[in-house]
Amino acid sequence: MKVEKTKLDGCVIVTPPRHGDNRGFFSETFSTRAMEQADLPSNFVQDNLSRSATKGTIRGLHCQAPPHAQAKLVRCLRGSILDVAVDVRHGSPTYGEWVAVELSDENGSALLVPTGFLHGFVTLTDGVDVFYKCSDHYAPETEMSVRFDDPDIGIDWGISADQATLSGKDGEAGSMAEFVTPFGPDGGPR
Ligand SMILES: Cc1cn([C@H]2C[C@H](O)[C@@H](COP(=O)(O)OP(=O)(O)O[C@H]3O[C@@H](C)C(=O)[C@@H](O)[C@H]3O)O2)c(=O)[nH]c1=O
Repeated sequence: MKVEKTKLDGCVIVTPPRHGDNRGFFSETFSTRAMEQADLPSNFVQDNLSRSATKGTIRGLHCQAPPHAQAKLVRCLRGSILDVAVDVRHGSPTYGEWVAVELSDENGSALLVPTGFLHGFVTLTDGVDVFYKCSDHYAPETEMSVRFDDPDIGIDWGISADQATLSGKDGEAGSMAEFVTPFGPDGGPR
């Protein structure tokens, strides 16, 4: 399994090998053994699948606060996305900084988004299936969000805000300035 660092500590791109033959390929998309060997978390308890119909759909920026904080291992099984993680660990030298990684059915890569990050993505194609593992269960009472187009974060989504397809909830999310992070410098509770 290939592991590539990003500029945000703990946020890494993992790409499992694909064994190609005359039929197609075979790939172990998740293995606790491979994750442990790479010193990465493997304690995932929930799998999510979201389908987005059209290019330019944005979901995010979301997290769950402790005690239900979620690390996420995100991959795109159909189409492609730009997957985004924003460091919101209080006291982190990269607080407020973001990374964006293209994930697709072609590249087979996954982004590990640790606890202490906001997460979101934009679809780069029509008909996108995003499949991700979470290290804690859904706990809607702990959900937090920040506007995807917050100017203090300044994510380049590749489309303008008025072109984006959003949920009603994401359209009403608050600003980064109002966001009081519940995460300490190690992504645990503050
Ligand atoms: C996130 C989630 C939602 N739901 C339900 C609630 C609601 O009826 C419906 C759609 O929920 P949402 O609008 O919150 O879905 P969505 O906007 O896709 O939310 C997701 O966005 C990405 C970026 C993430 O990082 C995820 O953690 C999650 O927050 O699904 C669950 O049953 N379990 C879950 O784990």
